[in-house]
Amino acid sequence: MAHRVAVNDAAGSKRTSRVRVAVRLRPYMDKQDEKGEGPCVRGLGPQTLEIVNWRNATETLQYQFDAFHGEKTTQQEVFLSSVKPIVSHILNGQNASVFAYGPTGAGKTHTMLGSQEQPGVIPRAVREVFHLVRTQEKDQGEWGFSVGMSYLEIYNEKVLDLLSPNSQDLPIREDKDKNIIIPGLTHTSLSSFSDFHTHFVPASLNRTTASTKLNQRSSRSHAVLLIKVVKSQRVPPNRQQTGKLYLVDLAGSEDNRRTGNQGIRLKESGAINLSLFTLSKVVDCLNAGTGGRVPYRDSKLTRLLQDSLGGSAHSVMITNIAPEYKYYFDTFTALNFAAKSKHVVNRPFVRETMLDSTNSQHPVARKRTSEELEAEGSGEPRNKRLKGCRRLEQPPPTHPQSPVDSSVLDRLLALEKMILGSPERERLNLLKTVAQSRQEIQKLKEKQKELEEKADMLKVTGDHSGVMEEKEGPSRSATLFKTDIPALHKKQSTVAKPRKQQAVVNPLQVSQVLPLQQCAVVCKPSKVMEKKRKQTEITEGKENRRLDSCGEEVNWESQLDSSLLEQSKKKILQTLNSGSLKELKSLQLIGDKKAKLILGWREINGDFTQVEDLKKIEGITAKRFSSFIKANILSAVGM
Ligand SMILES: Nc1ncnc2c1ncn2[C@@H]1O[C@H](COP(=O)(O)OP(=O)(O)OP(=O)(O)O)[C@@H](O)[C@H]1O
Repeated sequence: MAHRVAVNDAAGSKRTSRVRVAVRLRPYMDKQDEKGEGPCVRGLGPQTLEIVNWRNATETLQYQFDAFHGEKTTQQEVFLSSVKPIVSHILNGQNASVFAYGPTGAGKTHTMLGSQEQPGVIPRAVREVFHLVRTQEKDQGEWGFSVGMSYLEIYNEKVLDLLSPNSQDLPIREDKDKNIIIPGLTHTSLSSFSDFHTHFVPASLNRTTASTKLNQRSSRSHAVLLIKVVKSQRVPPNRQQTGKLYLVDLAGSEDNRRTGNQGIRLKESGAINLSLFTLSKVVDCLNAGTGGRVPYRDSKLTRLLQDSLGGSAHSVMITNIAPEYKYYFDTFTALNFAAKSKHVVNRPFVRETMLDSTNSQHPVARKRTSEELEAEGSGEPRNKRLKGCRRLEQPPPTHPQSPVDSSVLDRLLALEKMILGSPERERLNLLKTVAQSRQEIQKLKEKQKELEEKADMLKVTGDHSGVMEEKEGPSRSATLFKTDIPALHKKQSTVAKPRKQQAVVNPLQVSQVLPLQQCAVVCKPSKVMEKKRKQTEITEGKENRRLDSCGEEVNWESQLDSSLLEQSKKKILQTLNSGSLKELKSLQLIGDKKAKLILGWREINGDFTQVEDLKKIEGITAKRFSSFIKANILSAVGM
């Protein structure tokens, strides 16, 4: 029988746990600081820091966090003050989570992984887990412990198993207790810290990393290490507690004007920024506390961190920042994100199951636990998966893994089972419900098909500069124990084949750009011109171009009255600055992804001052920008 036990049940009060936020400032490293600008941020005390106010350089802005770790703080100090206090919870059936956040090159991997000389949070936390297990095994003889690990990266919105590098994108699911599970993810049993090291080091080399202008060894993915401790009582009532520790090294937020990213780096960067933007939205929603939908499902990262932010984990966020002026806006944004994250409240509880001794002889009748679901398909032999603890037996999988919402299927199957043992009238009612559920499934299937079609459309419209098409040569290796493994092999990214790009012209909402009537007056072309235009208008793959009789491209702007042009641009600017996601998507050549990037840019940088600012967004090249302007203005004026 599975129980959910509130943390302070004994005391009768349910405890909440605020996300703890620490900020770590890395040492000043810019050797080319010719301007002698010095740092833009500095510590004031163990919890406070200040940063120059960009609006007025004579002022500073001060922040207070749970902890501030200055440039001289050692790895040991960071671990002891910010991480160690939450690790012990996982030996009591609770979850804990540590994640490093911050701009690229600010020290996240250094903090989480470190080097051989200066090991970071990950090796220290795992060592601590084994230390606690050994101590408790000695002190609490009736309990047995088993420790295991999984390790994954989220790369370009794909969940990849770092312990099984050839695996495909893995699905993320949620069980009825809101545990996030990843069927098929490798779970490896560990007997000691050195055992962990043996598995972890090669797996880390599978992580996707590459060199950017700001960081020679930049992580191009979010890496999540999961350490699971199962504590099993050897005597009746055979309680079993499962605690999980998530250690997350996030990819850095990136400003591509400075990273110099192009091609595949730019595409990765788009995925990184988008997931971090969703993370920020999740925190906003949690802070708003309106009980509305929290957009966890909008990115794989937030789906995976669901338990860490607003869930049941004891969480610590270490925000890494850099002191150099060139990082100023990244630092400022990171500090603001950190400041709002400290208001997020989690509700830890103990995950406990109990083996019912009366039924243990008949295991088939039992309900399966989320852990078993997770282990299912892990690739490990079943007896190995169950090693070290008696598991509740589970019925065989009742349905194939399908993209359809599994909760609906489960409900349907449960209903079908009930029908078999019910009286006639009840049976009819149940059959009705079954029919309804089947309809729901059908609808979900249709919805999924629709989404897939939309996704296909996006593939066609989304990446016009060919960024998806580049096949990358060997990139650089993982940052793990950097000095100790010099000849690391780089992971090669295999990417989609080039797709021929086609302009997709959505029906234009004229009113968004200019009233139609006005257009008709200002830009009505002469009959001769119109005839010529029709004769020479050709469609050439990427977009419709207007050519004159000599085959020269007609300058479309010259056909418009300059004030009309300005007005149209103003309207577009207005939509860019205040349009909702839907309104942004109604602009020509702006799909869901670009619209979200625009919203993200707006959130971080404020309003666009001119439409040309759009070029600052990843993936919007000068060429694509001019297509965008042309498509929107011409359609608006009805040409
Ligand atoms: N506290 C620190 N002390 C000494 N060196 C540091 C510290 N923090 C970071 N560094 C160094 O700064 C460089 C960049 O750090 P790191 O790779 O950890 O950044 P990151 O935030 O993980 O970047 P990315 O998001 O691009 O992966 C590395 O050479 C690292 O060794």
